[in-house]
Amino acid sequence: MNPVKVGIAGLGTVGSGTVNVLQRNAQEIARRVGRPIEIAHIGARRDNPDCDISGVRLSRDIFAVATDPDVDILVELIGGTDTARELVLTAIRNGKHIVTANKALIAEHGNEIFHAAHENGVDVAFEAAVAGGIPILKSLGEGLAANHINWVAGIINGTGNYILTEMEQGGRAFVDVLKEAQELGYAEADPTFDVEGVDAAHKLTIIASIAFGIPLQFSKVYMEGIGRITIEDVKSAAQFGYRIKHLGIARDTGNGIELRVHPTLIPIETMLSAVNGVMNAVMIDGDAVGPTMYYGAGAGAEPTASAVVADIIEMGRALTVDHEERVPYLGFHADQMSDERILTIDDVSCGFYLRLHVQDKPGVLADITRILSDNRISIEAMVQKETEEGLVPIVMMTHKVLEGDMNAALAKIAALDTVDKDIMRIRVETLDA
Ligand SMILES: NC(=O)c1ccc[n+]([C@@H]2O[C@H](COP(=O)([O-])OP(=O)(O)OC[C@H]3O[C@@H](n4cnc5c(N)ncnc54)[C@H](O)[C@@H]3O)[C@@H](O)[C@H]2O)c1
Ligand SMILES: N[C@@H](CCO)C(=O)O
Ligand code: NA
Repeated sequence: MNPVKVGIAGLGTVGSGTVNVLQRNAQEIARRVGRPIEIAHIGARRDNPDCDISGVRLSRDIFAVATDPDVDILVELIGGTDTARELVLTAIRNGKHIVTANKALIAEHGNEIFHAAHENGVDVAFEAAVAGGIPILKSLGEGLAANHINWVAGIINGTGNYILTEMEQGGRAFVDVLKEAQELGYAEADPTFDVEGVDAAHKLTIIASIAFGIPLQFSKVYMEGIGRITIEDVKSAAQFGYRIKHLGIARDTGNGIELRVHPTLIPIETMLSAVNGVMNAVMIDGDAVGPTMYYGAGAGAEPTASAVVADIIEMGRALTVDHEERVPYLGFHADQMSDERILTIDDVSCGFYLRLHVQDKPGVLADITRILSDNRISIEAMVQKETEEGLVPIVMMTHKVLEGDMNAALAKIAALDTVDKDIMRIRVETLDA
């Protein structure tokens, strides 16, 4: 049978991993698809010593791949949003199916890309974009398709989790760990995307659409990164029985959908809290199945290629049937999207971990607890630490409180002249089903 012909744009970490997996497992892949997958054309600025592309047509201009009549599937692995968007839209207009690992592209331009794909009768797949090698989008859109999804919570940025793990276990400096993650090919081209939560927000946007059948709405994700977390917070959280993880959370409250990424205290005994280093894990709670969890490598050349190649295989299989009748781009049919409200962070209820520095004077704690209770906030636990430079660090955990109430209380507490204005607060999730 004729081979399925693939064009690859971008030969960096994921591009070279994709070439290697396609070549190494060519025979098994052909048995799974029913015909061989052939790399027909590669677009790359420069060669990559991590893979052997001898015998493959090579262009320095990636658009030559997108318009090559010999290519059935364009695999976009250049990253970024501007050129990648142009490239993918060009390929779609030229009748190519698309496989991409680019979460920024899908989260920010997915609605436009799916529309173009629909108009041109081609398919778009992006399993590698979320949690790398973990087949999380297929699990949500296919494996759990019977369920009403209640919530999804995950560690979906490997670089950020690696940094937090090293802070906790090794006490290593932030910059050293980030540099190592970059050298290993885990970090984004712009590593502030990893550190500031942008990468996790891109992934959560995609997860939420597939979980709830809502359009991609990246701009509505509440976003906080790990930049302000200190070793002191990591230690204080442990004293209370919690670990700090950077989570992406999408929850159907029945009154709107929460979309948020931020550092979160989670109980040490939960499985997510044991997910260390560059590993990713996602919990999904469905009404029929209950809580489920998916764990694996969320970044790296071959783990990511595992998902890229799985999408190529699925497309290779689907090329013989009408692909749009199979699994819709976002799991739900395009004309069945719901316009459910996305909640702002002020409408979210969470427990809070608070760390503040106060003057060692009578009445200071009483002022703070009065402000908290005036704002309907009750304290679950509190520890007073040893005085540092004349100020006493106080660490407390609160019961669940509306974010808006917490903001109001913290504004009043920060205005007290006995309290240092720099108050640390981290949300708490118990991850109960
Ligand atoms: N690295 C990972 O672990 C990982 C995991 C999941 C998803 N991703 C996503 O995969 C994509 C690729 O990431 P990567 O880590 O392989 O990046 P990378 O920087 O290693 O590779 C990108 C390659 O594309 C090339 N490129 C960029 N623009 C080009 C252009 N106009 N013409 C020709 N070549 C061009 C670059 O030279 C580079 O070799 C990104 O969207 C990233 O978010 C990466
Ligand atoms: N920079 C991303 C790559 C995988 O998407 C991470 O660290 O998780
Ligand atoms: Na994935």
